[in-house]
Amino acid sequence: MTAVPDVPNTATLTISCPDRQGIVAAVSQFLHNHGANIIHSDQHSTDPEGGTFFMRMEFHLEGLGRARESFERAFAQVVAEPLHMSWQISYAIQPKRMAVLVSRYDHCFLDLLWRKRRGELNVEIPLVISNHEDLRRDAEMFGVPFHVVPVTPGNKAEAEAEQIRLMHEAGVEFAVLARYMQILSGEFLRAFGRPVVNIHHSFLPAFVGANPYRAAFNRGVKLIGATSHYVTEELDAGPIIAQDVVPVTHRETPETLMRLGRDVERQVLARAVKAHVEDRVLVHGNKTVVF
Ligand SMILES: Nc1nc2c(c(=O)[nH]1)N[C@@H](CN(C=O)c1ccc(C(=O)N[C@@H](CCC(=O)O)C(=O)O)cc1)CN2
Repeated sequence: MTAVPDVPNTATLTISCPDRQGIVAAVSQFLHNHGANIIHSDQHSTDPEGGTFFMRMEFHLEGLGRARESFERAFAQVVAEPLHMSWQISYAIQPKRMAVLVSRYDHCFLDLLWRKRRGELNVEIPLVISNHEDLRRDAEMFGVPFHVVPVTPGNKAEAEAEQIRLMHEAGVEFAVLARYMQILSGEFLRAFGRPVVNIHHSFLPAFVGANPYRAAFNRGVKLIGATSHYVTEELDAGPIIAQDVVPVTHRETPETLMRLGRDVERQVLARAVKAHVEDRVLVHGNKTVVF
């Protein structure tokens, strides 16, 4: 019988709180007092004169795996509560459970599956949910269960309830919309209650909506781009995680723009998902701090 793998002795602590003097000292002292070794630290203040302070610390602590609850309880009492912190600790070896929602486009979807297989993304993918059958064989090639939940204007509430049931049943910790072409309702986002990461095929805030490449072509742009953001009820308006652009010329058509866009969409989504999975993204209002 294989030994139960020890819960890791490395962890990532992320914090946001009202900025004041002594936060780094208080956290570092607490970790030192508990025998931890800080192996990476990043911090940012939105305004030293009373803004919000963000910090991300990776640390190693022998035996942490068996002492998680007491360690977190002590941190809450000694540091977090006195400093009015919002905080979380993630444990390295626990891959985050990620659902992928797709429609008919395969490029971002296959890219995520390939990066997971290559070990570039520390995730488990317990299921893929689609509103079309098109990508079933692709999912099955990677051994990922594929669920089709058809969505129509008349069944959106029932379809979303089924999507949430499937994801909650699979213990999903966050979802990725890999060119999923349905607008998620506010009820869905509230009921799912976990982060949703989207890839929008334009350099937001330009060209929101379903057909940005046609709009870009009509505008005669010289750059196209992609934006990965957290999904909010307002379409394509959530906190931006990653973006990039590609130069284009007058010789492009909407179809060649889409072809050029596929590469930048894949790269931007992978960058955003990796940052989310590694707890490097902290949300502040409708913006992000990405360490
Ligand atoms: N609540 C949100 N839902 C979604 C977001 C978001 O930001 N907030 N992003 C979209 C992705 N997207 C652009 O990137 C997008 C997808 C679909 C549409 C749209 O108009 N869809 C129609 C149906 C289209 C179809 O059936 O093919 C609709 O839902 O009525 C606009 C933008 C994903 N969801």
